[in-house]
Amino acid sequence: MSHNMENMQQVFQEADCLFDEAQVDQAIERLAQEITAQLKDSNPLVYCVMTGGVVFAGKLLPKLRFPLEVSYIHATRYNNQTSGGGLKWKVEPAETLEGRTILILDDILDEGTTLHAICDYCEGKQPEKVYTAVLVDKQHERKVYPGQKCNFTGLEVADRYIFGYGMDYKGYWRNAPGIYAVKGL
Ligand SMILES: O=P(O)(O)OC[C@H]1O[C@H](OP(=O)(O)OP(=O)(O)O)[C@H](O)[C@@H]1O
Ligand code: HPA
Repeated sequence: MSHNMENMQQVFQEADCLFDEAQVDQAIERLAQEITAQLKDSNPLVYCVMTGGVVFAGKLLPKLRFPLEVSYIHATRYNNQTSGGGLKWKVEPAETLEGRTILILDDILDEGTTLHAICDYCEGKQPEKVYTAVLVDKQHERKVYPGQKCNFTGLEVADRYIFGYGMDYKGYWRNAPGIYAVKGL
């Protein structure tokens, strides 16, 4: 096994499990109910923010039992590092947003720059309304603006570097079956 693979095995073994698979799935079930109650008659256009949003979107979408359209956008600011830089668009929305109800799905609201910039972009295209849903909201005082929240939030996590359920540590462990905090971070 390469040194990097051994290191990644060790990261997983030493990590603290903050929420196990059953707890995360229960949070996603609750989110599905909240989103359904709010959006079921709005014909929403649902965007998965790649790459981190992919597991959350994959688990959530089959629980939304009403007509909707799905697409993806790709905006990144961490680039597999543990601290964020400026937001870079890799794939902008391909659809017409005007008059539509938009729901953005992402894995984590951390400093909030990513979702703030995505919402700003969408708002500029005259949608009916833009909603955001995240699996986790990291608790700290460094949000883009005080009190920044998503419309739908699955779980609140401590101010540590986390991975699993789509979130990566240096590009790895998006596949981890729970939400884990890296030892010492
Ligand atoms: O609230 P923020 O501080 O802006 O951080 C949250 C964003 O950071 C991660 O994306 P990243 O840029 O790492 O790309 P990824 O989805 O490919 O991991 C994550 O998926 C969110 O989109
Ligand atoms: O804690 C985090 N983990 C993984 N990806 C992230 N993107 C922003 N914060 C995080």
